Amino acid sequence: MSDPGFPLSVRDIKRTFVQGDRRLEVLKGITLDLRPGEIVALVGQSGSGKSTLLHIAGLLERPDAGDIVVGGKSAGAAGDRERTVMRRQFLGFVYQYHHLLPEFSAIENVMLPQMLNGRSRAVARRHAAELLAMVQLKERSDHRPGRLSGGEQQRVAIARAIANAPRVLLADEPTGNLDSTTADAVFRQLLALVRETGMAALVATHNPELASRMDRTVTLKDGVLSG
Ligand SMILES: Nc1ncnc2c1ncn2[C@@H]1O[C@H](COP(=O)(O)OP(=O)(O)OP(=O)(O)O)[C@@H](O)[C@H]1O
Repeated sequence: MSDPGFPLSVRDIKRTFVQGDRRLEVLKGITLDLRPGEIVALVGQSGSGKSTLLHIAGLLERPDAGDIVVGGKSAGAAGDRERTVMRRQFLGFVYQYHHLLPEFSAIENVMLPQMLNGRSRAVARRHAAELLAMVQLKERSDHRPGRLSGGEQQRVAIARAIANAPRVLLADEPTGNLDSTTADAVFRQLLALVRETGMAALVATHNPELASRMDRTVTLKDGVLSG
């Protein structure tokens, strides 16, 4: 089942939410392979289950059935601690809201995940500086998130997400919180960085124009993925 050739394999994932006597079958058996370097748009109406799928693919939640294979490793059989290690080693996340740590500077926010992965402070700082330069934030490295614009904060979040060179980037409406001009600039940088580093990416978006700039689009509707 697990093909190490795919950076991410989503295998027949099912997820139902139960609230009182209501059962909501959000994912009814989702299968998706990301090829190396491939950028896939995940589209679907509000409430169709895009975030649920990204959380499960990102090993933040467990599905009711099915498996996620990341870098050739099955997450279904793994314990929580092992899943955390897989997440740190193989996956990067960008959310609609940046979730940067407010008491830390931009560069510290990009250093932290690297240090959690065992890099020394000096190595992490050097790499963080390179990444911030790539997203044109060299001059803002020592600012805390509160002193950065929305677009700048999101570019720091992107630098942080790729700091450990993940095989797969998972992004949930990464520019959904930005005005259209800023969103366009941030999205262009996100695509350029992903292409430059050769990682695969799954990007949820409501925006058809952004989706059209990715390699292919998959659509989530009524619990089923097509496209
Ligand atoms: N923990 C939960 N408990 C119960 N229902 C949930 C839970 N999480 C999500 N849902 C429901 O599952 C459905 C899918 O939600 P999800 O957030 O995955 O959709 P989405 O496609 O990401 O939506 P949006 O585009 O608006 O962000 C929604 O109807 C939501 O209310």
